[in-house]
Amino acid sequence: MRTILVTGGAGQLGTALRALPLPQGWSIHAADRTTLDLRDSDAIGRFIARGHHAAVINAGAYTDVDGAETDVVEAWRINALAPAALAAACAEAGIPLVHVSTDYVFDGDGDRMRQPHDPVRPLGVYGASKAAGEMAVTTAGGQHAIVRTAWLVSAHGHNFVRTMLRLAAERDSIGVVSDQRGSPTSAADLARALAAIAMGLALDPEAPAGIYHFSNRGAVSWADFARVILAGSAARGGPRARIENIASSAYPMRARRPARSLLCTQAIERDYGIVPRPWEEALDEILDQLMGKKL
Ligand SMILES: NC(=O)C1=CN([C@@H]2O[C@H](COP(=O)(O)OP(=O)(O)OC[C@H]3O[C@@H](n4cnc5c(N)ncnc54)[C@H](OP(=O)(O)O)[C@@H]3O)[C@@H](O)[C@H]2O)C=CC1
Ligand SMILES: Cc1cn([C@H]2C[C@H](O)[C@@H](COP(=O)(O)OP(=O)(O)O[C@H]3O[C@@H](C)C(=O)[C@@H](O)[C@H]3O)O2)c(=O)[nH]c1=O
Repeated sequence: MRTILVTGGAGQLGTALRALPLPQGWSIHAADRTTLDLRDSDAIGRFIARGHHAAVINAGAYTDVDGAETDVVEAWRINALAPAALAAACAEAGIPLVHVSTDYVFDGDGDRMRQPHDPVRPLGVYGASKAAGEMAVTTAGGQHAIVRTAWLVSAHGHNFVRTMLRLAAERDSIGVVSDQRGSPTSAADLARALAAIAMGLALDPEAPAGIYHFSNRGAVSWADFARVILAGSAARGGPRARIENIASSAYPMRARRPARSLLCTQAIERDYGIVPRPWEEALDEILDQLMGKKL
């Protein structure tokens, strides 16, 4: 049996990875913070040295974008130092590391889709710590893929779909920012892509590697995304609420966010044949899981 170690196994993406059907002969070994604390570099080294895993997917991260602005050391330990330790340990063990990163490494200025090798320019501590993690993985010298994604959503964990459904059950109207656009992305779709890359790298040392982008297809503002979520909710007999457009400046946020988070996915399509589906389709599936099929 070939095993893929998944760090951050209790998180949103970790949950999606644990739920994946894998080809025969493959399994996931999910480690949460009680099994593997990503703040402990020595423990990471030991865990990987004795684990005999075929590959590692790093789904662990500090993801509180506003919290990172004041919790800088913690964000840096988990998002930058832990990937460095993971990459060093994987290089030493001779196994590939698939590391997950974010659209927030970019500033989101202009309408241009970001290519994997575009220069990064994070606007906040979360994005900066994730950019440092990418750099550490790149320079460790082992076989690796860095997969940047955006706006992750699913039926589990902390995400915008679940937040909007909760707020709609409590209020008649919700103010949502309309001046940030991006591509909502299913954690399940991302999980499938990450597993395919991890297995590809584990089976073939010459398999394509480097930086990739994966998000579902299409772009939308948070406000319009909220409208589609709540239309889907209403159609399934769930909570409904009015969405009011607001400017980012009117919503209390410590960290600045990119105005346009558009990731070009051509490289992952070309190298791995992974073609993202439209975000609307992925959202329908999530709403079905959360509240059943449309009435
Ligand atoms: N969520 C999003 O919208 C996006 C996420 N990403 C990236 O995708 C990846 C997965 O994100 P997602 O699953 O949504 O995030 P979550 O916050 O749901 O999951 C992150 C996991 O990391 C774990 N973790 C945090 N600190 C430690 C630690 N010291 N030791 C061990 N585990 C720890 C958390 O554990 P615990 O729950 O115990 O704190 C949690 O289970 C991350 O790399 C993130 O940067 C990229 C773009 C968008
Ligand atoms: C709950 C709420 C949020 N918002 C805004 C705040 C923010 O700009 C946007 C989305 O809210 P979130 O809290 O989900 O945003 P945020 O934490 O910035 O989401 C990000 O998470 C990290 C981990 C990433 O890597 C990113 O790709 C992105 O998904 O909606 C409203 O305008 N009204 C609301 O009622």
